[in-house]
Amino acid sequence: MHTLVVTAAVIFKGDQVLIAQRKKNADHGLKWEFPGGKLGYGEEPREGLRREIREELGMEIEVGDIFEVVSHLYGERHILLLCYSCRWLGQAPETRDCKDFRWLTPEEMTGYNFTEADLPVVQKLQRRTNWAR
Ligand SMILES: Nc1nc2c([nH]c(=O)n2[C@H]2C[C@H](O)[C@@H](COP(=O)(O)OP(=O)(O)OP(=O)(O)O)O2)c(=O)[nH]1
Repeated sequence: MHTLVVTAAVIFKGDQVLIAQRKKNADHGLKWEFPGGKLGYGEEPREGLRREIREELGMEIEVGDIFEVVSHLYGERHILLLCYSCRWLGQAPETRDCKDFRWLTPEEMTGYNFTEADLPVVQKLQRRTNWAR
């Protein structure tokens, strides 16, 4: 038994955030997520996240502070999801290692089928939007 550490990017562009759809044959195929991936052994988390975003979407981002940390069990598989607030640097994403992507407001995320571990992150984004009104 061990814990898998996964980094994910909450990339803000105005009032929208980027979400990505997992490939059909991946774990949790076709679900939506915050783009990112598994942290390599000994890897610095922000550097790992920049690497994953390059691999998955072919773009550079600036990784800021932690937005949320989620501990989730998928059956016996434990993941620790480190979600960072990230700055979009103006490059268009490409579907390099994902099926699709969308820029959505937090409210629009309600209609998307996210991986379970991401639900607290979506809820936090939605609460934040409500406070801003
Ligand atoms: N990237 C990412 N993975 C997530 C999120 N939520 C969530 O449960 N996961 C899970 C799905 C996967 O089981 C695991 C991350 O694996 P991955 O397949 O994205 O990572 P990777 O690109 O390094 O994978 P690999 O194909 O190189 O093995 O964490 C999320 O918001 N983003």
